[in-house]
Amino acid sequence: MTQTSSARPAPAATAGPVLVVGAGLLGASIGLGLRHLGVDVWLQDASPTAEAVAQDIGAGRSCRAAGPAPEPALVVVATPPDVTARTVAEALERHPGAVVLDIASVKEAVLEGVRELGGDLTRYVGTHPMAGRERSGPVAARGELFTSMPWVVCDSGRSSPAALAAAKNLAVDLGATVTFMDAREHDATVALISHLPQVMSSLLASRLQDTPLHHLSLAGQGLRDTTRIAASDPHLWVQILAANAEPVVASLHGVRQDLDRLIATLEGPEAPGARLDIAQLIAEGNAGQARIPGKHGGAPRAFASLTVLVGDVPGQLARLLTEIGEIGVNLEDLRLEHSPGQPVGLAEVSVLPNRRKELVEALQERGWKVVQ
Ligand SMILES: NC(=O)C1=CN([C@@H]2O[C@H](COP(=O)(O)OP(=O)(O)OC[C@H]3O[C@@H](n4cnc5c(N)ncnc54)[C@H](O)[C@@H]3O)[C@@H](O)[C@H]2O)C=CC1
Ligand SMILES: O=C(O)C(=O)Cc1ccc(O)cc1
Repeated sequence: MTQTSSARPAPAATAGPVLVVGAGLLGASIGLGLRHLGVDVWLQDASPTAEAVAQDIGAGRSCRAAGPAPEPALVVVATPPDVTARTVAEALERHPGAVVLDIASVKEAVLEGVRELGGDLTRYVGTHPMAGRERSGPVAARGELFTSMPWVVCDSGRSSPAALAAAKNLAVDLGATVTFMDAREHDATVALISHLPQVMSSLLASRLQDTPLHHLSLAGQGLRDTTRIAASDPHLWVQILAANAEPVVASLHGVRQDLDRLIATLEGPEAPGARLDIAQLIAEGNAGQARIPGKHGGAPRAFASLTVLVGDVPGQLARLLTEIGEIGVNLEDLRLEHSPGQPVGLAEVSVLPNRRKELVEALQERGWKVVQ
């Protein structure tokens, strides 16, 4: 909820007042980010509790508690997808001088809805920050949620240059990287890169429901990595999947083909060509995985990792990070694994491959136990 930097931020390009409608995870995160830049933010939510909590964490002023709110220059609709078109249309009508954006995970259904409801498409822009969490509500909000993350901006077909500029300014102010796309291309893209991962993660995790706990306690990072988003909110995902069913189904047909092929192969693992087929399937996964860009949208980079034992004592991890800095090796990624009941944690540190050996030696000299 708090910002990591205490330095004075650059002035915002977004002109307030900004009215955020839907003060949940995304709405309150946008409010926090804008407040950090000094923008005047007002919060409105169907739930009085969400609105009050969002105000309490510093995401803006509650229209109920601190209103009446001034006439907004920008309205950001951050409600669940199924009420977004209606909420956008109402905002366009209620605030004739404002640009209205939404941030719902699906774009074509919302655009169609706003069009059908007669909303002024010149002042409307659909957008989608490709950042979120597997939790909902304002308590999970983070002002820095959007930093270095993509943010898609979809012209309504009639969006004015001023409305498009407002959408771009909001994303850039919150530290995101803007990509322009039409609603149809957006929906086809997210079906593969966001909705299919959610479905696969949920299907995998649902296999674990009846697994004895002492079996689950053997799980390594692989299971945790592939099931993290299975903790997502069913209420939100039923809406996303229903609104983008067609392209998701197209992706699922591809998965079904691969599954059928794998099942057939594994039913006869000794058959000629079976092992080659299995290797091919895994290699095809390697090829797809290697195409995922690096964290900040850069080219995929192969880092070398090392695992360091960190004692379960306050300050140990901070000491490790400080010493890596002193050694002069740039930390590219860090992952912590900590098993309950274990006196040590495992810090998996990723660095450029040509710096790994030097780092391992320097850490060992300083007394750290490097296990891999
Ligand atoms: N959760 C995520 O990771 C991401 C979500 N999104 C999109 O952001 C939007 C919001 O999602 P979250 O913040 O995760 O949900 P959330 O459940 O945390 O927040 C939604 C808020 O909207 C309020 N609300 C519902 N109907 C309303 C109405 N008619 N008027 C005013 N407020 C209303 C709810 O009370 C709730 O506080 C969704 O459209 C979602 O598709 C986009 C990117 C990531
Ligand atoms: O938690 C994650 O990794 C996500 O990918 C969250 C997410 C959920 C829904 C979206 O529309 C965009 C991002």
